[in-house]
Amino acid sequence: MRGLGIDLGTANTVVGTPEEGVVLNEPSFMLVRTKEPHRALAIGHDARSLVGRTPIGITQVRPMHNGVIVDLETARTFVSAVIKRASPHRPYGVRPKGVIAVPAGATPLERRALLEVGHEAGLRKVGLIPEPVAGALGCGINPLEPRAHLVVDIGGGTSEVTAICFGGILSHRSCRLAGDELTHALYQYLRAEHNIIVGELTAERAKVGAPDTEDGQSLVVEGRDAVTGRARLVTLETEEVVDALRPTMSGIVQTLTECLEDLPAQAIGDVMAEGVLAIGGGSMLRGVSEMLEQAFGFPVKTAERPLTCVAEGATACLEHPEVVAAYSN
Ligand SMILES: Nc1ncnc2c1ncn2[C@@H]1O[C@H](COP(=O)(O)OP(=O)(O)OP(=O)(O)O)[C@@H](O)[C@H]1O
Repeated sequence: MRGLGIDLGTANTVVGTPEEGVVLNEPSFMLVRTKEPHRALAIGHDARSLVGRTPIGITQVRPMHNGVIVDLETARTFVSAVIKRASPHRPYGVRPKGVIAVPAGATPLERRALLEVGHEAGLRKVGLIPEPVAGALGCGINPLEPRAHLVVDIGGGTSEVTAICFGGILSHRSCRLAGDELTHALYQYLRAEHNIIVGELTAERAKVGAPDTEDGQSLVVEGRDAVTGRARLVTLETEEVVDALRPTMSGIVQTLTECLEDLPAQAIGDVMAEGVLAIGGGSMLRGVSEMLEQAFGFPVKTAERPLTCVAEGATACLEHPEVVAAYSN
């Protein structure tokens, strides 16, 4: 095995190998015993399915917050389990190399924490690559060419916009409003407008389900009546979900457009010709690309695989160390 390309996201962790492509795509959740916090009982889908119904004595943890590590021990336990699952058959126990994607706005301390965790979790040699650069590479863009590219990433915990060119970052903005906040907005809408309290997974399912549901069709969500406490079903029109998410989405877009102030005038022609690349799960919401187009004044192209292109790009970096070297400063 030549190594692992890793996207450790707030919401999802995706791992790829040059030989097999994406080999792991799971929610960034872990279950541990409260008394034994550094041994993973379950990770990914298994751990996430227990959101809102975790038994006593078991704790559910999210190892990443806003795209970065906050607790080294928890992150190490999670990343070790991820590496073990992604590369179960290592010849002679050889430790794989790794390239890990990191938010473009991560501080030197946050980058160091990620490098340390990568090493301690079992990677032989660790390189870091900014997420928008990896996302662009995963979408077939050469981040070393002397042309500017603008990448918008709407993830689970953070939204970022980054202009890249010739191995360097031209401008960058980020905010801590993204998919999780959109899910929360829908939860609050359901409580305020329909008097129903739903679980986090239900609210997220309704949010993610809306883009796949045609206009005029409806979604059914189950929850608890806020007044009587009894179980209740509510039928939601797709447009209603989109409208409920619009104020939060506008806030995200507003912050991201501030990046344009720092974009050199010379780069505008490149972005106009190529369009803005939209990646991350939030870019799949209905109406987002139109909103971005209106705010940015550039055409917007959503990635073909918005949820996995960062890991695909990080994996490609294993074969293109010159990209990691160029963007390491
Ligand atoms: N089809 C979809 N429509 C809308 N939102 C979606 C869809 N699929 C996933 N999402 C949302 O996208 C978010 C996760 O996106 P992604 O995996 O890109 O984030 P991440 O990389 O884990 O987070 P971050 O970049 O903040 O660290 C979640 O909030 C999820 O609800």
